[in-house]
Amino acid sequence: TIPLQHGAHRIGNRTDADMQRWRDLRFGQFIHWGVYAIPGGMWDGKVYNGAAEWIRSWKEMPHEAYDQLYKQFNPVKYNPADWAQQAKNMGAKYMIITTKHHDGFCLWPSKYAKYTIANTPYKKDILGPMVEAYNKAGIDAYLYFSIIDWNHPDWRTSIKSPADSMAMARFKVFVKNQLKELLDRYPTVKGFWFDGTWDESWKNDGAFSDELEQYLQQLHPGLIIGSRLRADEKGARHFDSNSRLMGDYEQGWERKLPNTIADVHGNDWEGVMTVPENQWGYHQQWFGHVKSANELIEMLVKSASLNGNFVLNFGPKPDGTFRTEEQELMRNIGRWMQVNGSAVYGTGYAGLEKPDWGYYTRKTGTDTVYMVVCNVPVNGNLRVKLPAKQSIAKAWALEQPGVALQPELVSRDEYFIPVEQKVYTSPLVIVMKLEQQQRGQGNFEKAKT
Ligand SMILES: C[C@@H]1N[C@@H](c2nc3ccccc3[nH]2)[C@H](O)[C@@H]1O
Repeated sequence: TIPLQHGAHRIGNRTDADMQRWRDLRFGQFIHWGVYAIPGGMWDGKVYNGAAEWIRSWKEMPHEAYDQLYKQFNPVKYNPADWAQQAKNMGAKYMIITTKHHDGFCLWPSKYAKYTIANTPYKKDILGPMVEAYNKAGIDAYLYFSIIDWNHPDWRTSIKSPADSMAMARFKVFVKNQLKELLDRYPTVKGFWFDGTWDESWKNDGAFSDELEQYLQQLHPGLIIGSRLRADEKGARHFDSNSRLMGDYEQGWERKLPNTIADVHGNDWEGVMTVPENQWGYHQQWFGHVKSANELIEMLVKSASLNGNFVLNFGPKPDGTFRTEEQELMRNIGRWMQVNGSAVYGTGYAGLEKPDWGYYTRKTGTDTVYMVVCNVPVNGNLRVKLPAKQSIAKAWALEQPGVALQPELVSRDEYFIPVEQKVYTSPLVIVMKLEQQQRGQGNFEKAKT
């Protein structure tokens, strides 16, 4: 291995209670909200085809025009208790809020910047009431923080001169000050979700990202910080130059998910997902494919089945309300989670071969395995292949705990569980209790040939 000063400091996953809590939560709500909600992906009658929160970088959007918009930010309908209730109904157990996106606008009255909510018509702190309302609803709060800050005069994408070095040195002090300020103001937050760390100025300063992570952990022990913050001293990100994960979980799964357990290399990980193809902030005209509740439920279950968390993104409107499509999604996902959430919360990889009909999740540390059926087989039977010497002690549909299903042993360690042929409007969940096989054969008699 290459000797590194600023590579991974830990081999393997965190085993403390804070991290186990994060794992058990499994389902989060991302919120991207800020000045970019005002144009909402449109300007001067034209539609921006990029991600709405990036509209300031669009050649059709003069920087001067964008940089005046904060003077109109006045979300008169903002009601964080209502947001928290909707998120709770959806079944989200944690929330990640953009404190400051790449444009540098701060949703809290930072004393280190002018480009903040304090200088808008709204004036009041957005974050405090949000963290409080979500925590009150039993939802943990995490803070998204962009290192890129297009508004700050000292931000540099690359260092090309001594003047750039001095500017960046000032910027790094500003970053440390703002992060400490956020921890002081919102002490119940459980972690940071860093973004905007791909530019050279940051990539080439692995020492600082390492020092910053340690500074934050020392300020607030137990914080959960993903792999997107750090670079090592050779510019490697997420995984150091010895291929070891830096940070507490792999944070590269943005709008994509792993497909097999091999893809996650034994690491904790989290996938973050947009409802449309690629919109995080509010866009007035969603175009392309908009994911359905069942698609998103499947992504959530797929993530848990591969030992990962799934965070679904919402982009509130400038008036402080969620668009109707997003409210509808929260209701529809929530209806399924109310009944089937136990197949997600506190679960992980089941250690079984991936079936065609859907996903297995295992209640962590137990013999309870959930079968989440997304593709009902035409032959009416769910094939269950178990590792050698394991058998199904009992099985039942989650919604009918009293009705024992009769798995048929079709070959060694392989069963058919019959599934009712009907119209399914959402994934079906079956619960299995596994056990080590008694001497001889499985619990269920081999079908008489
Ligand atoms: C979580 C997501 N990360 C930001 C982002 N900016 C990018 C620029 C290039 C490639 C990927 C990006 N993701 C998006 O604006 C959103 O905040």
